[in-house]
Amino acid sequence: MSVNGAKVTEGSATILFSDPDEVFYNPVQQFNRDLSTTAIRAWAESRNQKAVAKAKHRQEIIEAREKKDENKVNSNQENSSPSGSEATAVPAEYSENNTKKKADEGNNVGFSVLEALSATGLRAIRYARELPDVKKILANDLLARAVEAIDANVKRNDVAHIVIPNKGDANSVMHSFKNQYDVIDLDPYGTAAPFLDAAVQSVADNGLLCITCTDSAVLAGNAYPEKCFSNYGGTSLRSDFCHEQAIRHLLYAIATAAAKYGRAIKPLLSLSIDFYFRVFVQVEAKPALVKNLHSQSALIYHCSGCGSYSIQRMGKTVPGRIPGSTKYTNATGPTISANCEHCGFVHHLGGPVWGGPLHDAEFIGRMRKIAENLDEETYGTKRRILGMLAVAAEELLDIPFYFIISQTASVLRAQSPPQNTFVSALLNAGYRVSGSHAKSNAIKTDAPWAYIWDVMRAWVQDHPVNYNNIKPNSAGSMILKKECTSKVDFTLQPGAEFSSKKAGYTRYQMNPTENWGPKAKAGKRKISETDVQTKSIDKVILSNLKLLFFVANILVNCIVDS
Ligand SMILES: C[S@@+](CC[C@H](N)C(=O)[O-])C[C@H]1O[C@@H](n2cnc3c(N)ncnc32)[C@H](O)[C@@H]1O
Ligand SMILES: [Zn+2]
Repeated sequence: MSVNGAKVTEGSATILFSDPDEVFYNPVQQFNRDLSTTAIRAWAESRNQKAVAKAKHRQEIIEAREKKDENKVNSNQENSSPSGSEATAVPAEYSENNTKKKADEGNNVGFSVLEALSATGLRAIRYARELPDVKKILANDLLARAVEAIDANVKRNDVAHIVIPNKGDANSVMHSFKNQYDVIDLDPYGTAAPFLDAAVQSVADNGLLCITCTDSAVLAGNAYPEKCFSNYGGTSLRSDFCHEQAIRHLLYAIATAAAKYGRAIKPLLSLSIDFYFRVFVQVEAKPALVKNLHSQSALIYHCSGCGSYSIQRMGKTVPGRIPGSTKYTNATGPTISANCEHCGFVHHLGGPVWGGPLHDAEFIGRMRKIAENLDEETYGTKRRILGMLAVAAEELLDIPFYFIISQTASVLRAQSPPQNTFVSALLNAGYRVSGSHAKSNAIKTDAPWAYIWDVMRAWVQDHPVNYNNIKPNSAGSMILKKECTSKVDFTLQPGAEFSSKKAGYTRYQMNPTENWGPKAKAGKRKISETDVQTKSIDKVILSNLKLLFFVANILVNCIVDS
């Protein structure tokens, strides 16, 4: 990516705009765009393969029926009089022409995209140039200035046959085209919440939603739990796993919006990146799957003392009386006692959030294969894409949330065990363990908190703590008062070193640039710069006035004295 005044080259697109402050562009989001291109390619590839397989299957059925009819005709002919040459007509739907038409439908792989909040059109142009089989992209923005920029950039990049610039409100556009767009990309300022209801209706069956939210303070902080509840239907918490919780709030909001219309979501890839969240979700018009949302939704109990947590599912599924059927029932609870069993502190309640898987393993595998062949010149963030996908691929998909080893140690005011030592203790006890893309040193495991605290107690036996540093009624003191009741074996396991580490890609990005983060709205930046200038001018005037008063005061005093 290169920025030269108002000219930007990113991926295979070069865009120009007369005033960079008039239309939004954030260079740090190149990763978002590189990643999205790769994700849409993976989704399209999988869709093509399924369509071809379906068409092939259909063709096989048709051919089998034709053969059956042919045999019937032959046996009729054999049994009838020699003059009886009447053949059974092949029904129109099985005619040769029709068979070919149906098979071709399976190969009709082109797809449409709506970039509902397009700004400069850069993303839409990149999609047009970089996605094979994309046939139409509507690049929409509310601002006339943005649409002018999109129009000029589309022509400049020779993609006018694919990208159609459009001025309109994203929600109105999506409501006007229900069940139409194969891919919808939402990349708003801050929250995508106001656009979800329209997006889940506008996307075609088995279509893909690509959604960004940059309102991290709401989704991943504890300062606005009420705002998080209003926007996403769940309460945020202060926790070590807040970044994963943020993704789960967003997925929950998408899933509940879709459920009202008999649509279920399948998260393909859900990431916490830098200062924002980006999810790739397939939407399926399958009311039977929507029933699972009940048990896929979960409340979180988070201990205010030691940070341990527990999940309370909203519903339960059990096998029905008819073999293969499912019964949907009420969950039982609460899953924990009022006070934490480890430290005695109270719990805070978070959620409900999406409690299902964050990613689809097959989809990540497909993306990784595509990413490996990306040209690094065009895809400047290739190594980061590969690194992040490698970590995401390792994540335990059935285990919501994680803890941070150093934070757990700090509750006991203890030295932090090395990651591979801690992970080995969990593996040696037969538990499953993975990291998380959302935070380095995060541990996802199916080990219960009682065992996690026992690992820490065993660690402390060999690495004593200074009890003077532990307050008498603190969570740490309560935990250390209890005996370690499990057998803990710290023998190093080869699997304790996550294999994504060995590949040497960028797994966890440091701040990509100075002053990075979500950019202010287009136009606002200009206003704030003007504000700064105005404030500086005001300061100069004020200090000059003060000087003038000071001099005048001396003169008056001199006159009075004389
Ligand atoms: C963060 S920018 C989009 C950046 C762009 N997707 C990219 O990759 O560079 C958000 C854009 O949404 C537009 N916008 C805000 N509200 C809108 C609405 N209700 N309908 C359509 N566009 C809207 C703004 O004018 C702005 O250009
Ligand atoms: Zn506790």
